Amino acid sequence: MNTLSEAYRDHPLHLHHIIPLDFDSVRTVPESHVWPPSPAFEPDDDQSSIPTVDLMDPDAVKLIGHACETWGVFHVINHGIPMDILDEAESEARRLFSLPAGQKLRALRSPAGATGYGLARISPFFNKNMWHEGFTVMGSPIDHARELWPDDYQRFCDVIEDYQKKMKELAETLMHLILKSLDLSEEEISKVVSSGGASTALQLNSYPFCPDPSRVMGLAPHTDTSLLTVLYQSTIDGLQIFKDGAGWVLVSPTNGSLVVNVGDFLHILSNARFPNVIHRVVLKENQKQRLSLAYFYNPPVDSHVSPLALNSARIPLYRSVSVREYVDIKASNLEKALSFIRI
Ligand SMILES: C=C1C[C@]23C[C@@]1(O)CC[C@H]2[C@@]12CCC[C@@](C)(C(=O)O1)[C@H]2[C@@H]3C(=O)O
Ligand SMILES: O=C(O)CCC(=O)C(=O)O
Ligand SMILES: [Fe+2]
Repeated sequence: MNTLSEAYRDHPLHLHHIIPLDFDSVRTVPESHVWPPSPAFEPDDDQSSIPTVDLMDPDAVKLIGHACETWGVFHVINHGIPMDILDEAESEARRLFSLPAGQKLRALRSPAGATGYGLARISPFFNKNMWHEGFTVMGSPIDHARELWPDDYQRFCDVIEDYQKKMKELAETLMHLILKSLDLSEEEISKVVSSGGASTALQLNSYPFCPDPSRVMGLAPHTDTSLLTVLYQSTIDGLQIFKDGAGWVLVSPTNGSLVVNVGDFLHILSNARFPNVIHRVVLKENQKQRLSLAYFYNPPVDSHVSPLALNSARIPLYRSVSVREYVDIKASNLEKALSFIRI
């Protein structure tokens, strides 16, 4: 049992916050999925300045530090993950979400569970449903894969486990560079990036074809709880980040690149130097189903996170918090969670 999933046990959800719509059965958008119009739905599509970090660049530490500080999100290229690993994982995700609704429900996340098929965890905080279905993996996906494909689960498990292994290596490399950019010592870095202890999760996301995309929300605005998230968004647009002064900025997929964003834990650890970027997913007219794979890299669940990179005045902005406690606070308070640990 992945201990991160235990951290969610005390926050059981109602089934109506877990069970997705049977998207194949609807020809119009039900009222439960219509979001109020908002001027912010007209995004500023200028993504020209979202940084790209080349991991082979000798200046990668400086570039990555600057990207985290100015945007909290960047594209990463030369990341070392072969294209066929990304393609295969996407095609297994497609195979899963293409199953009939009744079959997907066999792997439904349980009310107190963290893994399996279902709506995004943030659903109870919004009074409208999102145009989204997800599948969460923590460690081995074998139990849920067996529920989905009793006689044919091995391929899914092999591909997803290989993907997680590669993502973990990449996340460790990225964390190392990021913490170096904060001038942390190797000793401090190794406490945060201890390969044995990290708690991780992989979220497969599907945004099905929608008959009226301007009235729905793919994934509502949120920050990730993680230290960092590595996202593969294949070829279809939809991800937007909120940038002060610029509004919603589209983060378009570029061939084979991955998107990395700063989560709450890295925001705390950097003493608010790196913004935990707010992001959402919107849908466009005549768009096919969109898939994405988000890999969340977190500190060990029983470890504590506190500001390590203090400014010259050495004033920490947040108190130390255990990963378990923060997950707990966030499960009840979502975007207000950080204010509970602010000094
Ligand atoms: C480890 C996790 C992060 C996550 C909650 C989860 O247990 C697994 C799903 C993740 C996800 C994906 C969609 C957006 C998000 C906010 C959500 O509702 O579920 C994130 C969660 C998070 O970052 O807190
Ligand atoms: O689908 C996307 O592009 C973003 C997904 C996301 O934000 C998440 O899984 O946390
Ligand atoms: Fe996210």
